[in-house]
Amino acid sequence: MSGATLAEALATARRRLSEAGLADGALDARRLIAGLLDLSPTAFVTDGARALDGAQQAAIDRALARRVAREPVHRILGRRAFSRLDLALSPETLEPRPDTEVLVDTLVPHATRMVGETGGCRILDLGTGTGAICLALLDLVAGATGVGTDLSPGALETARRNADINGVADRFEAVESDWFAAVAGVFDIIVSNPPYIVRSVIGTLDDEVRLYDPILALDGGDDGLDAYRTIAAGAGDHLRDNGLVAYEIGYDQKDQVTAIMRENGFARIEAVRDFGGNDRVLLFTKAAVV
Ligand SMILES: C[S@@+](CC[C@H](N)C(=O)[O-])C[C@H]1O[C@@H](n2cnc3c(N)ncnc32)[C@H](O)[C@@H]1O
Repeated sequence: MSGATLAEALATARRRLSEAGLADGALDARRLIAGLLDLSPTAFVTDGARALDGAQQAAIDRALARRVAREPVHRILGRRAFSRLDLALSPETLEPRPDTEVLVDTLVPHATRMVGETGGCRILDLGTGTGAICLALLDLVAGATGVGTDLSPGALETARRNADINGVADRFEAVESDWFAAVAGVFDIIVSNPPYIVRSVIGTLDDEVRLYDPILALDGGDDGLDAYRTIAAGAGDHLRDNGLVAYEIGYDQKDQVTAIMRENGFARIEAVRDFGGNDRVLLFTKAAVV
């Protein structure tokens, strides 16, 4: 492919990915090349005759080989957009999903109201991964501060880096903790997108997920609900009165997670669906004592 133009490189990449059986091969080729060469969305039209140098072609070839092995586009690029953020990914972090933005969007009005009422809003993000949820909230809600915890030191390093990249490091702290074990203090909002996949299902997931998202980010135990049980049991000690617990859940977990929370003294106040119409976000407060 020596001396290929941008348009020729795109055509070759589309063919290679489509021949490898990738359903969105054409789109993936475009996103990979645009990401690797830092191109504007219109560059394939306006700049198609531009000759690529050897290093650029080699980078494209390496990326295509990884995509053929089913590595997701954003993992190959090492970053992805989430909410208004540019997030670095690492092998220890889940790649944040668009549906998780629903959790962020659901919390923004609550966090904004809390800042208006009390001058601040302390957020605890359990299992922060890239920091996606907490950092997006800090970005969207001036005056909020956040603690992101994870069991994975590598994920926490990535979350700290993302706080820096996105200009919210002065309001974010990353803490290594097994759920609440090393968490101190009381928060206005406790949020989590914990691992919630039923263990026996993990082997059936798409290669893109099964081979590249860390198992620690997926495995929810025998019934997918282990993390919700642990978080529900500890949340009362770390939530201020009238504070909120917010979860992302699996599409069929609404009733079970609501029951777990009810057993631990919480009442559901909101249930929100994702872009595909599935139950995805639940909000709870401490139930009134009668
Ligand atoms: C589904 S991922 C969510 C990551 C990120 N919050 C997001 O929404 O993109 C779950 C996260 O929980 C972390 N995790 C798993 N077990 C944990 C534990 N016992 N204590 C704290 N974090 C844990 C994983 O490392 C992973 O980062």
